[in-house]
Amino acid sequence: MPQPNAANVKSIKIAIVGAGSVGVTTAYALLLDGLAADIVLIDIDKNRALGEVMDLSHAAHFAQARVRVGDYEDCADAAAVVITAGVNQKPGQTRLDLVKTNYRLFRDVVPRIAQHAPDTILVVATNPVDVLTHAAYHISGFPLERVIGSGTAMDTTRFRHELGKHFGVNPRNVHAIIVGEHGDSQLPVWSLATISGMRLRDYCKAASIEYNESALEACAKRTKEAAYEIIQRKGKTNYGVASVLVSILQPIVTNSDAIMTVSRVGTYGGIEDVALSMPCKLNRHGAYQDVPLLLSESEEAALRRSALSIKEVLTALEG
Ligand SMILES: NC(=O)C1=CN([C@@H]2O[C@H](COP(=O)(O)OP(=O)(O)OC[C@H]3O[C@@H](n4cnc5c(N)ncnc54)[C@H](O)[C@@H]3O)[C@@H](O)[C@H]2O)C=CC1
Ligand SMILES: CC(=O)C(=O)O
Repeated sequence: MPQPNAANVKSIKIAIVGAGSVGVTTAYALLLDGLAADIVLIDIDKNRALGEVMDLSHAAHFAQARVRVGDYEDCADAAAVVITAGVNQKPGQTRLDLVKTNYRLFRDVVPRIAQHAPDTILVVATNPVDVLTHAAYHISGFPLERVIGSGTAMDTTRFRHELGKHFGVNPRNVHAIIVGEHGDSQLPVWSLATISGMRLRDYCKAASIEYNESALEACAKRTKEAAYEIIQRKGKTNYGVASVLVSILQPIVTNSDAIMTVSRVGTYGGIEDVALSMPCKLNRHGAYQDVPLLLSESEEAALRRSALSIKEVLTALEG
């Protein structure tokens, strides 16, 4: 994959709307990654944003980037605008519990971004991310490839981490994905999971280790419940998602056709006009192409259930 370098990032601007925990951790990860030359933080609480920028500027001293507080006009010419503004879950809340508040916020924020940056790519992190990716698509009027939800890129990362621990291999060498909702109806695609090019059962046979179905199910359960557990313990999640957001921005900035499980609007499991995550190719045009998956029958049914559960929330919201 092409790596960012001084030549191709020197004109790259990334704006982040929402200078809270996820927004500033993303800004910090961007700084360390060297992916952008100009990072703009926009927040309704300008004082908080300014404090964060002052602190980040001292980190920027060691990187080749400028970090500043901005307003919506500063989104102009941004390669991408990341939306991290909104309320987060309190212990015990689901992502879907946030929908009304954050949908109202999107109706305010998205038109302002679209007005000043009509050619940008929106990268949505605010929860419930699939519902809000759908909202951002319809509110902005952007083509669907330019409205991307971080979706199950986060869950896929957690899943690979869990499977890597289980099998004792580097998570980068585990090819396994979570698709569907970034939420409770997500599904692991066991039928296509591989290590070293081998399906998991074959890998276990070749490596003379037990294929332990219940231990693998526990990996998927920990993946699904990770955010709940972290929020219960520390009140929020921020580092994982910030790294995932940077990994979504990377192929956009470097135009490198990476395949990631991100959320975008489409027809899934026969359910039209819904956003959820499937593998998608990303480059400077955004999430521009679905990568078809040959799911098993039970996975197809689970994907349809996931699409239906998101659709129900959309219908209630619009009704
Ligand atoms: N997609 C994912 O994987 C993840 C998503 N999230 C979501 O990200 C969102 C943000 O979470 P945190 O950063 O922890 O929350 P936070 O409370 O730390 O930050 C939210 C920020 O949004 C700002 N804000 C509120 N209304 C605004 C408006 N109208 N315009 C501009 N800024 C506004 C607030 O002033 C605050 O600085 C939540 O919805 C959370 O659920 C969090 C972690 C992972
Ligand atoms: C909060 C959230 O969506 C996550 O960490 O997955």
